[in-house]
Amino acid sequence: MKGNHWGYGKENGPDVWHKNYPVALGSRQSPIDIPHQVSHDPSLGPIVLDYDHCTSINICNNGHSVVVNFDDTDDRSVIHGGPLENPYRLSQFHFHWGGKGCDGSEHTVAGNSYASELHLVHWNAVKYKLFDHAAAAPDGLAVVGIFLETGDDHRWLHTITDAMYMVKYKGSATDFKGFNPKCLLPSSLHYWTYLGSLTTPPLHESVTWILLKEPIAVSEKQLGKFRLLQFTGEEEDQRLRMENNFRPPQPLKGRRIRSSN
Ligand SMILES: NS(=O)(=O)c1ccc(NCc2ccco2)c([N+](=O)[O-])c1
Ligand SMILES: [Zn+2]
Repeated sequence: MKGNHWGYGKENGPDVWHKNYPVALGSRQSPIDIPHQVSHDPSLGPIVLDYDHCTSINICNNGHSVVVNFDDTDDRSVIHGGPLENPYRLSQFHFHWGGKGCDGSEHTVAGNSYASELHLVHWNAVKYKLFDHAAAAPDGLAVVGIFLETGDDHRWLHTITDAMYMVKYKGSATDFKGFNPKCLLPSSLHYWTYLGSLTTPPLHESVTWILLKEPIAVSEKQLGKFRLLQFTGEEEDQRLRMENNFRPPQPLKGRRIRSSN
């Protein structure tokens, strides 16, 4: 693998990430498959998402996904409760998806994949001064994962898919203010939770995963707009369509997965 240019291709994909990121073979890697039987933990309270004052800043193409960034200089949008000891601050959200007609979620449920997976990334600003410090700490991040399945149009996803033509190429960004990701949540906040990692390099084992059981529906047409994005920059000769940007499930290695009610 040339330099650090990890990706999702044959030469630089998930199977060879361990060469530059040995933690890829670690004991708490993500994503994982969620089996049928998961222990229900009555002590697990509800997850609370306080996004009312959240401030999105921009939407960008970082060459791996499409990302909406938030102003996380104070506690204006946090999640707390559930398995979390502290409130965690919303930093960004992004997606993983498949190719035409094939699924692209990262986590799977009893071996089944969904069309796509949304990650709402939060960091423990109580214990850590900077996101990058939190991203390298075992209790540094909390990522809420939401499954997307194909069905009806999602009324609020349009604002995101409509902005995608502005961020087609790697390294592009555009203003994206006033978006509250609360509109992307399913009706139920029932979840599975386990200790894992970032699902892309540097694969830090710093994530408390909170996966919502109920998927949201998006249309094939909306998903198709994700695939108009490119992994490559405008100036590059290669035009690589951004799709199948997901890591497959990793070994559970004895970890416990808990289920809220
Ligand atoms: N698919 S994910 O939610 O696990 C994920 C993966 C990587 C990163 N970032 C890569 C990184 C972190 C520190 C230095 O570089 C993020 N994130 O930053 O939200 C999220
Ligand atoms: Zn992700």
